[in-house]
Amino acid sequence: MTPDVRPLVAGNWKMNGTRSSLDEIKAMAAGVDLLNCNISTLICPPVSLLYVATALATDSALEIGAQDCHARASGAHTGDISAEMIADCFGTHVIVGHSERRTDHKETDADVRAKTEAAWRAGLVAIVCIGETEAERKGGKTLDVLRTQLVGSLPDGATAENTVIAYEPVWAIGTGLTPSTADVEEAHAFMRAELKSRFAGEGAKMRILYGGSVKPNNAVELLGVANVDGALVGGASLKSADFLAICKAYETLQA
Ligand SMILES: O=C[C@H](O)COP(=O)(O)O
Repeated sequence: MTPDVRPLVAGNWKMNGTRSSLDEIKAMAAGVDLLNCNISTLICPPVSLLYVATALATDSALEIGAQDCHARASGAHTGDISAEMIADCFGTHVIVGHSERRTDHKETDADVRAKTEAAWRAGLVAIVCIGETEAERKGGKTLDVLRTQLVGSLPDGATAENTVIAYEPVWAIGTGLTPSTADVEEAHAFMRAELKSRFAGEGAKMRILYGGSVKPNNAVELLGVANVDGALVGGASLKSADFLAICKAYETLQA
């Protein structure tokens, strides 16, 4: 199958959203079909809304995914959800290794690698998150951290079809701070080179998203950087108007 390598604007609702938020999903599903640009779009609501969200988005180009999965397909793992369960709810993607999971649940690169394999096993696209902390950036360790996380979190067999990378500087998440475009460009060029060296042609095509305080007012600037193939959006993905405004950055960038 030909991989979808169009820019991807993905929303991560984190632990936000109740049944009343389903109106936002409906508005997003309608809105993405009116975009005048060639992108893919995805919303990852909390798992409580997953099944209804996929039903609401059925006739739309908007895809629906989840924010985490367990490495195993089933079993005695109270409170967890498997990649197979996400696929059973018609989810298409799963975020793995988000920095909030790495911090809150002490997830390691090995855990993220196992979850990525679980996503593939269930036929999902894995969105593998990596990124440096503020201390690591200040210590000049950003590229080393990115290399280590890429090596540790990505199993052999990653392709442009089954994997998306999301670069999220931890200090930029939810803070309103963003790296300079030069810093984003450097990080993405570095990740591209690493991916090409390990996965050859697949690494050249694999999408690398930027995440961390992407908003309607900075989307054109950030998404226009070389090797930035989309965004992973947190806070600004909760409201359809903001999410669609970020998607519309591509109407400008692709014009
Ligand atoms: O997964 C999304 C990111 O953590 C970014 O969140 P944010 O857009 O609220 O900074």
